[in-house]
Amino acid sequence: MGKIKFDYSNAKDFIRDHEIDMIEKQVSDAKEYLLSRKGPGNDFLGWIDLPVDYDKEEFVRIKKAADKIKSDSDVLVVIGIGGSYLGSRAVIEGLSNNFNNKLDKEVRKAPEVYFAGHNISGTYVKQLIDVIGDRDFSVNVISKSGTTTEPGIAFRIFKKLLKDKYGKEEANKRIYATTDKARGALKTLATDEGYETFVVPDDVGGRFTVLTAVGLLPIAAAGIDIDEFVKGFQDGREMFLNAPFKENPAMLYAAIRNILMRRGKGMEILANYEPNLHFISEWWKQLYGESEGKDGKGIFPASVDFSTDLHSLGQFIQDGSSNHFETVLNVEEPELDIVLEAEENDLDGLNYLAGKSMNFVNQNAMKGTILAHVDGGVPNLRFDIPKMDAYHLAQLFYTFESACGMSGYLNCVNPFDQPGVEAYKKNMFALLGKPGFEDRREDLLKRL
Ligand SMILES: O=P(O)(O)OC[C@H]1O[C@H](O)[C@H](O)[C@@H](O)[C@@H]1O
Repeated sequence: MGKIKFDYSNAKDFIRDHEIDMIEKQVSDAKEYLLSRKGPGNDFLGWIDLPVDYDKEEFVRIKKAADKIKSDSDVLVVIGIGGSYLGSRAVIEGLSNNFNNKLDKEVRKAPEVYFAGHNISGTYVKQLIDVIGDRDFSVNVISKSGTTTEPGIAFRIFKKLLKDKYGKEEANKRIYATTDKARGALKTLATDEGYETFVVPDDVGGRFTVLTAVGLLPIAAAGIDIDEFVKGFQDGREMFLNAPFKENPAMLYAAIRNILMRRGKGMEILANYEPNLHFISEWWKQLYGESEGKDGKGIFPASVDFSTDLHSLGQFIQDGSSNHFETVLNVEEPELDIVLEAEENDLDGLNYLAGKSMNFVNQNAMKGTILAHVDGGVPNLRFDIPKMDAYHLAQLFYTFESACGMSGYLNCVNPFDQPGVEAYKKNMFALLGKPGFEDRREDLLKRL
């Protein structure tokens, strides 16, 4: 099995050697802060050892629950938002057929998986209810705090749907709750109703939970091998802990992106060339956005899907204001391929590609784009991922998580809190008339 690699050769022209030499010590210190648990946010470092220190008994229960869902449900509705949503969606969409929910159940060997509770759209929920129709379904409701509004609203609706369809007793057997082990409204409800529950560990923040039941239950229910996923996390951790700086993808990535930021590159654009990586970028955006964007500092994490967005944002990346760098996710061996054929009259002029495969064309689109962007003043970083499978994806996830922890410390912020997220929530509660927010409501109404 291969290892993911980090390549910054296309950023070298933008960086001096002594910058790398000098930041090496800072990155090593940041790593030491994480491992010695002496930095800010040190009560949220459970993710570091999670790959070897996970709850083995719960892991078995997750597999059993996934098997039950596979056997008794045509559809699984996964309810959650932020860190209670993006990891599982990234893995499921990253490793499944692009048209997964359209396949025959026999081919997919797993239920259709839909996500809810990550928006407040009545249209979305109504349409999802229609898609489920009269088919059998189960719900995995996920919330670390157990009090988040979006999943709370969605859960009310799907819980009622289950109850109306199956009656209370059977409905309760089709609800799987993943939440805090002791606190929160969801935990209380789960205990009262007897739902099967899974735990979000106290010391793992939402955006670092993909290897807990938060990610693992939906991922396993979607038919993905979670043993391989754990193995990839373990090997990602080994690399982070033991590889020397120059061969350590997490340390190098943290180093280079911070050198670039200090040079005024305040935005990082994560680019992929495979459509089913889209949600990996969404997961990465929460990880870096919530971890680093605070105290008036941070790199803004943006993402693009290429070659699609080369025909929209490509112009700006190449030629617009130059405050960004690009990080490419390069899948070395995509799962499938298709060879192009010659046509008798070559009206579209594409016969020169006959005998070449789409992956070959895509690879060259990537190589050409990287060089064009470098020429346009955009430093390019690249992660080479040998294959898109649970093992390699997990390595990438751990690398991003550990780099994120170090990167936050390099920039002297606490990477493990997210105080800024509360502001919109307070305003929303006030405007909705939630008890306790009366004064704020009055102030806001005057401004509307
Ligand atoms: O799992 P929950 O407690 O429902 O939280 C879901 C998400 O909501 C928040 O507002 C936080 O900013 C995120 O970090 C979190 O992942």
